[in-house]
Amino acid sequence: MATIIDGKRISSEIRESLRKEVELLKSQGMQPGLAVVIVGEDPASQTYVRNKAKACEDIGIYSEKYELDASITQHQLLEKIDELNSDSRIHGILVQLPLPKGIDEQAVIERISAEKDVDGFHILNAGKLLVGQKGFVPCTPAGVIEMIRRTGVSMAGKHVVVIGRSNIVGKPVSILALQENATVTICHSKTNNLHEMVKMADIVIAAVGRPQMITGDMIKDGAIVIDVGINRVDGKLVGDVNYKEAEEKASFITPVPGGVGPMTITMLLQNTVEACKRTNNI
Ligand SMILES: Nc1nc2c(c(=O)[nH]1)N[C@@H](CN(C=O)c1ccc(C(=O)N[C@@H](CCC(=O)O)C(=O)O)cc1)CN2
Ligand SMILES: [Mg+2]
Repeated sequence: MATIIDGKRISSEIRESLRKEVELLKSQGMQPGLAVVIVGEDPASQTYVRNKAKACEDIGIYSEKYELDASITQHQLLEKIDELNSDSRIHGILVQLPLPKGIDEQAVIERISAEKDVDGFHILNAGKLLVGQKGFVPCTPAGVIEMIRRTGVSMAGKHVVVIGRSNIVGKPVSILALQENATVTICHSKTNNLHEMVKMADIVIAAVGRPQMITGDMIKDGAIVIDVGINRVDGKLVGDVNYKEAEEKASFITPVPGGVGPMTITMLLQNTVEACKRTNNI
């Protein structure tokens, strides 16, 4: 039976220490500030944005939320970003994804000043991650690595198999695992023998967006299983991993909900505090 890696508990520990850091910054006249921009009315996105604003409030980060109508033009959205780029109260800007059809997501992300890109999606931050320079690391991948670190198991020399190759999760988490000296295999929809690939993994990171596609028979005994998937099936949240089956095999496993999800928001808070510190040369 696996040990659960509790994203909520780890998150509250990190948030507690961020709260103290924010208090100290505020006492020196520096309050970290985050602007959250959402376009349209996707209910899941609305929940995430609400949770981000609440998490900021809980630890003392100043936040502004912009809820823009789905009919907004790309030009208008870019103007909003320009405004936030030059607002000195705002250290971090995030545009909730996905954006409505007709808006070029990459163009919007590139408009955010790289120093305020607390999502770590800007091409400059992606490049810095690739070459090992200090930038902003995307929140979900950063959360995944922190969760693995807290198992106490070193990633060095381990075989990490990532399922999924998105710019938001699969690619950056693979680079981060490589930086931890893991041997990394990236699998995707065109991978032959996915079953065999996953079976070789010491650490499985599932970020594919298909409910419960990683079954227990694919998991090597004692593997660490990180489930990044958040799928709604019949009104219930399920991950990309069949939890019931996988927990029989794994040494450590993340649940859904309550695993990687809360860590995403915690890493956003951490990046926002970091953005404020960098602006102030701390
Ligand atoms: N600009 C961004 N857009 C998106 C990101 C992102 O990091 N930046 N990631 C995802 C959505 N996301 C954050 O935005 C996110 C997803 C899930 C959770 C979370 O806490 N999930 C809970 C369940 C919540 C629920 O009931 O729905 C959990 O797993 O326990 C937080 C953030 C795509 N867009
Ligand atoms: Mg961004």
